[in-house]
Amino acid sequence: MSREKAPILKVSKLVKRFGGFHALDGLSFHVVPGEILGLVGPNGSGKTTAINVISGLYAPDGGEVVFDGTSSGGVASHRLVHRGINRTFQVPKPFLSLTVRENIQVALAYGGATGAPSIPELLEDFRLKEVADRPAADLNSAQQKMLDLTRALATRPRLLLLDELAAGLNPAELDWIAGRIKALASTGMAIIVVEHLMGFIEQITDRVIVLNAGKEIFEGTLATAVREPQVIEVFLGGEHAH
Ligand SMILES: Nc1ncnc2c1ncn2[C@@H]1O[C@H](COP(=O)(O)OP(=O)(O)OP(=O)(O)O)[C@@H](O)[C@H]1O
Repeated sequence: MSREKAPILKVSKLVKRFGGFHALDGLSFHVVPGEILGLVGPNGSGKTTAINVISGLYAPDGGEVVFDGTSSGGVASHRLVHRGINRTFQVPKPFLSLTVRENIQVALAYGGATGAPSIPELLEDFRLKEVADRPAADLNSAQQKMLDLTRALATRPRLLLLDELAAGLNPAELDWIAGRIKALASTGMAIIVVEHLMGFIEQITDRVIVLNAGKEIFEGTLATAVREPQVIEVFLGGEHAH
């Protein structure tokens, strides 16, 4: 059903170079409101770079990013946050000396979004109530990831980019966070998930894009992807055969 909606994000022929190396080499895809799209691919295939360009951390060297009908490639992260794009980081960087509550307060103030979730709601929904008044430095890595997510959600994004949020979570935590992510998508939020855990990707995504060397090599469901010879070759040939 979500596939019938107009895309909120369209990425066309995106190029990102580091020196002479093409981390993204003509990547195109779209995501619609309420959809959870997985970006998968072997190490170094360009997943995080895609997130970094879409979230404004890097300017693209070619191609186009269109968010909500407006070109957004090369627009700075803080401006994109106010337009409705936010993200989490593989390695979260909260204000370590501030409490969890204060970290969320900063994000709420920064976002200034009407209709943003409240601090008690965020603390409750992401299991941070018990540690609300502890400095972020005291949190374990799963809690730091949850704080990073609440920080992004406090700005009320319409497009949320999750970069390896699930890494390091135990199976029970994975099930729980999968439910939370699906609940966010059911509110109409578009979500792009970069993740190596295929079971988790299968559980939450509507569709995946498989990347290799900065290009899309497959688009469709994960169940179909794992039967594609080219996808199998990239994962098994590239990562495990040597
Ligand atoms: N800031 C940078 N400077 C130079 N090279 C970079 C930079 N960021 C990424 N790269 C290179 O671009 C390629 C793509 O990296 P990227 O982090 O996007 O891959 P990835 O698919 O997210 O990998 P992983 O699954 O290991 O996180 C890699 O070869 C990486 O070394």
